[in-house]
Parts: sequence; structure tokens; C-alpha cells
Amino acid sequence: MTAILTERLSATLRDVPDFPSPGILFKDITPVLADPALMRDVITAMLAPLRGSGVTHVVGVESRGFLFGVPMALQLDVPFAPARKPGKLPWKTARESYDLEYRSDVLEMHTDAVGAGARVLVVDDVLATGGTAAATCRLIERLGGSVVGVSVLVELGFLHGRAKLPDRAVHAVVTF
Ligand SMILES: O=P(O)(O)OC[C@H]1O[C@H](OP(=O)(O)OP(=O)(O)O)[C@H](O)[C@@H]1O
Ligand SMILES: Nc1ncnc2[nH]cnc12
Repeated sequence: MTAILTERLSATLRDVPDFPSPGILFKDITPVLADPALMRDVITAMLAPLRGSGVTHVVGVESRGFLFGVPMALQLDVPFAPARKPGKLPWKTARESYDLEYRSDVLEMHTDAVGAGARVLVVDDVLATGGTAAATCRLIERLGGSVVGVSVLVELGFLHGRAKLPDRAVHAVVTF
């Protein structure tokens, strides 16, 4: 990761205090989405540690994980599969519950999304407490896939999300 990209990201991400609830400092990624040159460099940086890892599928976590996961899957020329909030996917699903910084939730995936032999990269915008990423990894493994790595744009290091992802290869472009 270049220091210059880290600086560009730090200057572009918007901190929003007390959203969505008091005491949370929310990292708003919408200014990054609004900058195509920065987005291109971000996607390249999120993929860089995974080159040569034999990734066969990208799983993006609803909703902000989709914004980075789809362009990464296109770059790798592999299928993208969504991990979605409950009740959104139309076909047969498996589900996992998890806790995150400001609430509890459930994620679902289609049961045929990542079968045996799939080498899956999990993508999200933010790693905070790690609950979301850990639940996604559990879901993928229950469906028969193996998790090659977890790639995020922003890691909130003070929330110790990596502690919920022991033995996982976790990659963040920028850590606060
Ligand atoms: O590491 P954790 O503590 O689990 O938190 C990280 C998750 O929280 C946010 O998603 P959120 O569920 O708020 O959904 P959104 O992307 O639809 O806004 C973020 O996009 C990650 O998915
Ligand atoms: N502080 C935060 N900012 C943005 N997304 C988040 N997801 C969980 N915690 C977050």
C-alpha cells in the first residue's frame, strides 16, 4: 500500500459523528465512490494482496460490500455472490446471525453460491468489530467453500475486528 493512497483516502473519507447512533464515528465512503480515479486505485489496492491466490469467487456483504466486491470480481474475472440481509434473496438460503458495532443482524446466502472447491474472497467496505466478516466466513464454509481472504477498504483497528477472524488473511487499505 502506498502512503500516497492512504493519504488520499484519509483526506477523502468523511467522518460523521454520532451516526447512526450516539458515540459512533461513522466512516462515510460516499466521497470515495464519487471519485472515479480514487475508486480505480482502491480496487487495485484491495486486489493486490490476493494476486496469485487462486480466488474463484468474490462474496460481497450487503450493502456497501457490493460496491467494492463487484468491480473486484470483474477484475479477477470470477463470479460475484452477495451475502444479503434476511428475506432479500429469492431462492434457497442459509443464514448466520452476528453482532456489530451498533446492532445485531442476520446474513443470508443462496445455498448454491459457493460450493465445494470454491476459493472465496470476502469483500466489505469497513471492518469494525469483525462480526459481519466472521459471520460471512462461517456461512461460506457451511456452504462448502473455503475462505482465501477478507479484503476491506477501512479497518477500525481500535474495535479489534481481527480478533474475530483468527487464522484469516485480512487485508485493509487503510487502518484508523
Ligand atoms: O465489523 P462489523 O462490526 O461487523 O461492522 C462492519 C459492517 O458494518 C457495516 O454494514 P451495515 O450492516 O451497517 O450495513 P450497510 O453496508 O448496508 O450500511 C459495514 O458495511 C460492514 O458490513
Ligand atoms: N464506524 C463505522 N463507520 C462505517 N461503517 C461501519 N460499520 C460498522 N462500524 C462502522
